[in-house]
Amino acid sequence: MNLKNRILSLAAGLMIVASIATWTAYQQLSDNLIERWGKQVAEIQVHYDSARLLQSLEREIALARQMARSQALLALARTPDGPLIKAAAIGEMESFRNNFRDHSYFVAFLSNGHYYYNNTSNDYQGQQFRYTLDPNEPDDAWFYRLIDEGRDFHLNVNPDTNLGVTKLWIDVLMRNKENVIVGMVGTGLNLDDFLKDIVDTDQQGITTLFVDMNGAIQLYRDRNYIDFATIIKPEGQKSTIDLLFDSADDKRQILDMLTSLKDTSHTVESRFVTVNGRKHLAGAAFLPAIGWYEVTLIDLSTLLPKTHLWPLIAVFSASLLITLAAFHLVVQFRILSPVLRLGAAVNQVRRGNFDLPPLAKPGNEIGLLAADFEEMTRTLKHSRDELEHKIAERTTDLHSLARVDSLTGLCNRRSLDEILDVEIQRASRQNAGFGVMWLDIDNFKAINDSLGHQTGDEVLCQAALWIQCSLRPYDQPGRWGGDEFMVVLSPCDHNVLRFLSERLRQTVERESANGNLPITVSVGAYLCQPGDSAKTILHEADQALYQAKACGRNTVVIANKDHQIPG
Ligand SMILES: Nc1nc2c(ncn2[C@@H]2O[C@H](COP(=O)(O)OP(=O)(O)OP(=O)(O)O)[C@@H](O)[C@H]2O)c(=O)[nH]1
Repeated sequence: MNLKNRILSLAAGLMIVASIATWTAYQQLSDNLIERWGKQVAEIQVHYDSARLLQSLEREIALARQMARSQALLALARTPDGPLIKAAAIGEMESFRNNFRDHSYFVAFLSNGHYYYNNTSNDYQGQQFRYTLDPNEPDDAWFYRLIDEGRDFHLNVNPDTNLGVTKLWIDVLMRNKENVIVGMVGTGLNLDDFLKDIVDTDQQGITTLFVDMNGAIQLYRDRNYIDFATIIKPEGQKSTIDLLFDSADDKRQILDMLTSLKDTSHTVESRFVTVNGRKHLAGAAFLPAIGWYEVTLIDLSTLLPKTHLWPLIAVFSASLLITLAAFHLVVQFRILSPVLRLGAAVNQVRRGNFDLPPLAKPGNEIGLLAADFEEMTRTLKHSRDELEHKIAERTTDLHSLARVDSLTGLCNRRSLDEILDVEIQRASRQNAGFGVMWLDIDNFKAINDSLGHQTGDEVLCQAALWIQCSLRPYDQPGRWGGDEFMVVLSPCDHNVLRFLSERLRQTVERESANGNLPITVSVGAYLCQPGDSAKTILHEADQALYQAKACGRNTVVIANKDHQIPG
């Protein structure tokens, strides 16, 4: 994996880790906030629902209590058979009926079981005495149970099979002056209207219910769960609030919470529970005025659905991608691209090419490195150029030294070989001949022997100077070895060859005669033809020189392949 991919993978990994950590923290924070918010909502909702119920019932309860204290009714309890008393009592009942919200009432007397009732539409005018309660009749058991319990006030959701209605009954005991229970009065509220008003509201995600002291459900939007006629049901057959919850833990928690509310001064308590597989917050309050609990179930996922978080997740994801893209651009332009170009420049320098393209220099350590590298390359290039220049100079010097005779300063034998090759090729190319002179100092050995080697060297140097003086500027003389010299004449023809050979011989003879050591030279010359090889040329010139020596020295012989012409 290259550096770019590694950096990006590392960055992406770090961002993902950071994102997961942030997301986890966010989830916990939001759960915490939702929980606190939910508890406050539950508290407010509990207060609100309780207030609504009590507001609906308070006036009816007060009226029922007032009715229970009615002297006319107490008189009828004392004297059930007095027609006037009865008429006065029924008049009183009807008066209360007009004041009750439901325009209905009931009055039941303990002594004779007489049950009076009239409804909203006044169906029982003149027939308010409806029937006689029977202690052995299950449908009438509620009356005798309430009397037994001695609870002055009781709310009861109960169908009345005799009357054919299901109502929320407000039951208040009648007591005489001696505080002895003589009967019961009350009114009913139409259960459907009541459920619709109080618990079956359209608030999405909020469920309101009321349960009695034992947890039996009294008001709930689903009538199937309502525990009708709770008062007469044995424990275990009641439809209690714990039926709404899935887990045993939740059932126990809720019942504990209700108990705690009644026993302590807490006005509202809340717990998290699961209803139909969904997490709910259950808030509850005890209503001492009616002896019921108000319970509110808040479905948090409906009130605050997770889909509300999608924009947040989208913003979070977009931020993550934008950050990654920005990071990629920064890494690309500020680090990777300059590093790659620097790497290419290093390779180029390694291959010996110092002419670098301009390097990217971001304002960071890589930029400084690139600038230093450029500076280093410039210094290297300068050093290399200087070195190459010196090497070229030395090579030229060596080349010259290798081709110069150190004693006389003329070309040496190696150089003469090269000159001869160049001229042979040129002659073939241009189909033109050139001249070669081979000359040898006569009796040189005797000079060495008689005057010493040093003098011999001086004679050689002097002879070299005289040879150069007698030639044209572009002729090329050289020392072949010992006391032998060669001259390459180009351009040249027969006359030029003869003329220059003779002039050279005469110059040496004349000039040396002016000194104190006269010398002469023998010259063998050859006019080279196109196509002649070096071997042929040297052979011909050597033969001519040999003849010049043979002819008595201080002589010029021009060789001819066919005939030699002595000078
Ligand atoms: N001083 C000196 N002598 C050299 C040098 N090279 C060769 N010699 C001598 O030159 C002499 C050449 O003699 P030869 O060419 O053989 O004979 P010569 O005496 O010139 O006689 P001919 O050529 O027949 O006229 C030898 O004695 C060599 O030792 C040199 O560099 N310096």
